[in-house]
Formats: sequence, structure tokens, C-alpha cells
Amino acid sequence: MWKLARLAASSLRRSRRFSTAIPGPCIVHKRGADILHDPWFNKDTGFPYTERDRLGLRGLLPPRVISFEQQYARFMESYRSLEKNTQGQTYGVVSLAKWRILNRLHDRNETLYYRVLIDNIKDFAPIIYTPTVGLVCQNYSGLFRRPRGMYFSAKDKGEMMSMIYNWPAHEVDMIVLTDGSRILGLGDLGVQGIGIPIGKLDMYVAAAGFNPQRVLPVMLDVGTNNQRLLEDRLCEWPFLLCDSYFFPVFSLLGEWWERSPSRKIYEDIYSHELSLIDLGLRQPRLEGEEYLSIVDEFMEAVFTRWPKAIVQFEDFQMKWAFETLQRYRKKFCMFNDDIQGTAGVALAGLLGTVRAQGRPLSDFVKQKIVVVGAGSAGLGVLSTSIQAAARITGNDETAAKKQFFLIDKDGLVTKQRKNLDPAAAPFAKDPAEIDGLKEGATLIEVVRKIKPHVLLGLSGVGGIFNEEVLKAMRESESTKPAIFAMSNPTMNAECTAADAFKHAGDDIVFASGSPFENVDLGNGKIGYVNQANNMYLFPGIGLGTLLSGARFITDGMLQAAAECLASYMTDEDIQKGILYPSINSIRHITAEVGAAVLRAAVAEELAEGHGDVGPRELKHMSKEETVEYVTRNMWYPVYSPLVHEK
Ligand SMILES: NC(=O)c1ccc[n+]([C@@H]2O[C@H](COP(=O)([O-])OP(=O)(O)OC[C@H]3O[C@@H](n4cnc5c(N)ncnc54)[C@H](O)[C@@H]3O)[C@@H](O)[C@H]2O)c1
Ligand SMILES: O=C(O)C[C@H](O)C(=O)O
Ligand SMILES: [Mg+2]
Repeated sequence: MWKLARLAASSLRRSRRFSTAIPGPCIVHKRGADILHDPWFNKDTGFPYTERDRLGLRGLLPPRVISFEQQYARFMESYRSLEKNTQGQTYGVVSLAKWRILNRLHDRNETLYYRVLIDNIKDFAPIIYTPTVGLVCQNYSGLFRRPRGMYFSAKDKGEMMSMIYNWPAHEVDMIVLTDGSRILGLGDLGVQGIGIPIGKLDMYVAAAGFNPQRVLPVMLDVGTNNQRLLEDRLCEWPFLLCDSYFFPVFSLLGEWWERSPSRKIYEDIYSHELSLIDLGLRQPRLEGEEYLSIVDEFMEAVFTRWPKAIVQFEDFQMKWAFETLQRYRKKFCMFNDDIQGTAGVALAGLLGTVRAQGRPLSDFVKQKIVVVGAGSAGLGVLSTSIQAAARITGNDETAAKKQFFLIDKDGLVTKQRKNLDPAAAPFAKDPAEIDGLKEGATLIEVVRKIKPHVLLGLSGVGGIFNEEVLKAMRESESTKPAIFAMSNPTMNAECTAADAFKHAGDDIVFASGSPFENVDLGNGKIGYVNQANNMYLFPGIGLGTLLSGARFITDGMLQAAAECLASYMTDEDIQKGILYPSINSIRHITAEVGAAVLRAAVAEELAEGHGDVGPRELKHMSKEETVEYVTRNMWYPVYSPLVHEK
């Protein structure tokens, strides 16, 4: 099946790439230079002469017409030479340089950008998405050149219903929204968190074929509690306003400069282009009702203008992640990716680890799983996995819960915990169940005592699966212990792939949220690295929901997505420790996931249809026809003839 999937994916790519079919026209309401400056329609030197005439472009471009294929080759050539020229430089310098060259293309010509992204997704996903997107967010104010998406701030209260009409597209299918309060494992980055919705939506376009003209990244700026951003270094050190090229001049000031507190800041700015001015509101985050009233107003505005849009909540701190999910999930078409998308991807991986041991899925309930991190992601994984275990055995959730152990920053979570977080309470252990372990037991104590089959990290703390913990996993009761270091970005991963294989042994299954290279174990053996990242599900959840026309995203639809991913891999691959498909076939897996979500919506009688395809037609589609329908509806970047209409 896996081979078939790959073949299908590559033949889809090939046929599209060399297709001679003439794409349908695209109506534009602008002419001349306005078109050249609009990345949705711009073709750079690719405008044919007839189009140059029709659109008033004659003379605005050099005379030679360059084909799409030539433009593509030219871009890839510059990208490869940038790779060559930055060899030996630090990760930060190289990856930001790569991000910049891609971002410039994104800002100029989206058709070409998405084509190079789709065709080179394995190389480019780590740049436009995790992990580089984390570095981009950290430096966003400094990297900012052109706005992308929309910004709604606490200052816009009462205005959002009209502001939403400032967005130029008539239709929007998918919105990714953040308030910047928990960006990957990097904490509160305020307005700079906008990089995350942009990166997620790039994946929506690349993996699910959303039309880039119908997606919208949104930042809800309600302030920040990040002291560094609040202090706004520009105001503290006004003389730093001068251009960074003056840095060498400052160096001439000798010892005074050496001792100056500004020096470090200036060096940061000079060497990494760090921002001097944060672009967000300089106020502490709104809390309580004030906060919720802003989100309420935004949601009302969105669904008033685009009643069929879908909103993905992304990287909200835990308290608001749970609260907003409960508040809106039965009112609007929305989901929280960190809670629900992550849970499905993790569950698919956990079921894979049972198969990797050559055991039937019913043995899932016999696996002992330690989850490290009791935040939105960790708790989402726990509740979804417990529900799945209960379904598999037909037992109730109380029985299923016994196999899971939860650890947070204060150690093992038990019912004896003072100020136990209500969200974590359902997973807190009874002292009678933990046989000798105490409330707050450390990670190493828990691993030594429990000898878990799986150690799964969603703590955001880099390196906490240290040598001692990984070595203790050698005593696991599993024949193939699994280590999931799911925190992002790379620096925040609980361990590296190399360390996991080195300390826990060659016979483990390894997955991480950010990509690592496979590990050479010697003697021709390879330690496979899986990327357990919600990117395997959110694009399909969004696409399946859109095409079904469902007004809500139910647990049943999410469960269908997770089950589809879990059954995607062959036993042969799973035995090798490969739990998820290669990112190269992300469009194929997304079509399957999208179809599964759509069918679940149909089964729950929620599907209202999309475009010309009504609920009855959806209902009568076979499984294969649904996959084909979803695939056919994926946007693919080709230059369409532009037709001007006033
Ligand atoms: N791979 C993926 O698809 C994926 C998806 C979602 C989140 N994540 C990552 O998971 C991490 C956590 O996300 P979140 O939304 O749950 O964050 P969160 O802030 O809501 O939760 C973090 C949790 O980790 C716990 N923690 C902190 N220090 C700890 C320590 N030393 N030992 C044990 N636990 C500790 C905290 O108590 C808290 O419960 C982030 O790095 C994020 O990037 C990955
Ligand atoms: O953004 C990612 O790469 C995954 C996840 O949503 C996260 O918050 O870490
Ligand atoms: Mg996230």
C-alpha cells in the first residue's frame, strides 16, 4: 500500500508538472504595475505577450518571456548557490538566509513560490515551518518587510466587524489564528508569533491544496507578558537607533564600549538582525473577560463575513487553548491544532509502536505510557489516547487510564498534588496505583519504576530525556521501546535522535516534533527518525471539513483523521520503525485524511456540501470516489490566463 501511495503521489506530481491542459482563467480587477506588485497574480517575466497587451504590461517588463519551468530552474539555482555560499556558517545564519530567499519569492510571486514549495517539500518544510519558523518568530520584527495576513489588537475593540472587510479576498476558507502566547516551546512572543499562522497556512497550501487566495493568517494582539518585548529596547537605548553599520564605530570606543550594557544587545542586533522595535502592543496581556471579549468579537466578525470559514486556533497558552475550544467548538467551525491535531498524530504513533512490537492493536491497553508535559498538547494526547484505549477494549475510561502516567514541571502528577490543575486532574494518579512512587516523583524515578513502553515528551524543555533517563529506557518492558521527543523547535526537543539511539539502544522507535536526520547505527543499520508533528493531520482535517461543508468539527471527524493516519503505514515499514509517511507524500496522505474526515461528517449527517456538490452526492460517494473528489479539489500552482474585468 505504501509503495502504491508513493507511486500515486509521484505520478500526480508528474502529470501535473508536464500537463499541457490549459488552466482555467483567473479574473483580475487590476491592470499594469498593480498586477506586477500583487503576488497572487504576478508572473514576473512569465507574462506572454498577448497578456502583456491585454493587461497594460507592455514596457513594464524586460522583453524576453521566461517560461514557468525556466523561472523555477532559475530560482532553484539561486537557492542552491545560497546553500553553497553559506556552507560552514551557523544554523541561524543559514536557515534565516534560506527563509529570506523563500519569503522574497512568497512576497513577489505566489504561484512560483508554492510550486517550488510543493516539489521540494522535504527540503523547504523545515525552513517555512518548524523549526526555522521559530527562529523567524523570535526575529520577526527585524525581518518584517511587508505585512502578511491580518492583525487585530486590543485597540480594535468595537471595530472588528468592519475591519474584517479590509481583507481583499471575497472568500476565505481557512484562517489560522494565534495570540502569540505560547509559540512552539519558545513561550510568549507577542505579535511576533504571526510567523506561525503564516507557516501553518503554507502547509495548508502545500499539503492540502488550499487556494492561497482563500487563506488568512491572523494575529490577535492582546499584549504580551514577555518582559523583553515589553521593555522595548529601542526606548531604553535610544542611541541604538543609528544604523547597524555604525557598530564598528562603537567598537572603536574601546573599553567603555566593552563594558557598556548596550554592547551585547547591539552585537545581537548586528549579527542576527534582531529587532530593535517590537511591533506589537506594549502592554501586559489582557486577562479574563476582557481577553475573551476580544476573541468573541473576532470570531463573530469572521463568521459574519465568511460563514463557511474554518478557524484553526494555534499556539495559545494552555488556559486559553482549552477555554476557547470549549467556548466555540459547538458554535463555530473551529478546532485547536495543539490539542486536537497533536493528539491524533500522537495516537497514530502510539498505535504504530504496538504494531512495531508485532503485537495486535488490542494490546494497546497493556502499554505503559509516560507523558511528560501536562500542557495543552500533553493533556490532549492523554484524553484522546484514553478514549481510543477504551474503544479498543470496550472497557470504560477508568480502566484505560491506568496505563498512563503524567509528569509536569513538578514531577509525577497525583491526586495528592496541592493546587492540582483542574485540566490535569482527570489524569492524576491515585497513590494506591503507583506502587512506591510518590507525588512529584522525578522523571528518572518514574521511568526506573514503571519501565514504560513509551516515553512521550510534550514539555517544551530541551534535553530533559537525558542520558540517565534514556539509559533507563533500556529496562523498558517493551521489545521496542518508543521515545517521542515531540517538543519544538529542535532546541526544545526532549532529546536528539542520535542521543536516543546511543543511550536507549538500537532497538527503539524514535519520533520527534522537529526533523532530525536518520541515525547511522553502523553495520548498514539505520535508526529511523519519524517526525511526529501535527502537520500530518491539520491540513486533512481542514480540507475534509471544507469539502464536507460541515459547520462544526466533531470528535468523530478527528478520530477518523487519526485512524486514517494510523492505518496508512504497512507492517513492513512499521517493523523497521517507520511510523509516519515521508513528508514527500504529504499531499497523498492529506487526501486520504481529508476523505476520512469528510466521510465521518457525512456519517454524522453534518455534511452540507461544498460548491456544486451537495450532501446527497457526498453521501453516495464510495471511499475511493471520496479520495478522488478530495484530490481533484486540491489547488495546484500553474499560471492561469488572467482576464481583466472592471
Ligand atoms: N510535535 C507536535 O506536533 C507538537 C504539537 C503541539 C505542541 N508541541 C510542543 O509541545 C510543547 C508543549 O506545548 P504545550 O502547548 O503543551 O505547552 P504548555 O506550556 O501548555 O505545557 C508545557 C507543560 O510542560 C510542563 N513542563 C515544564 N517543564 C517541565 C519539566 N522540566 N519536566 C516535565 N514537565 C515540564 C509544564 O508543567 C506544562 O505542563 C511545545 O514545545 C510545543 O512546541 C509539539
Ligand atoms: O508547529 C509545530 O511544528 C507543531 C505544533 O503546533 C507546535 O506548537 O509545536
Ligand atoms: Mg502549535
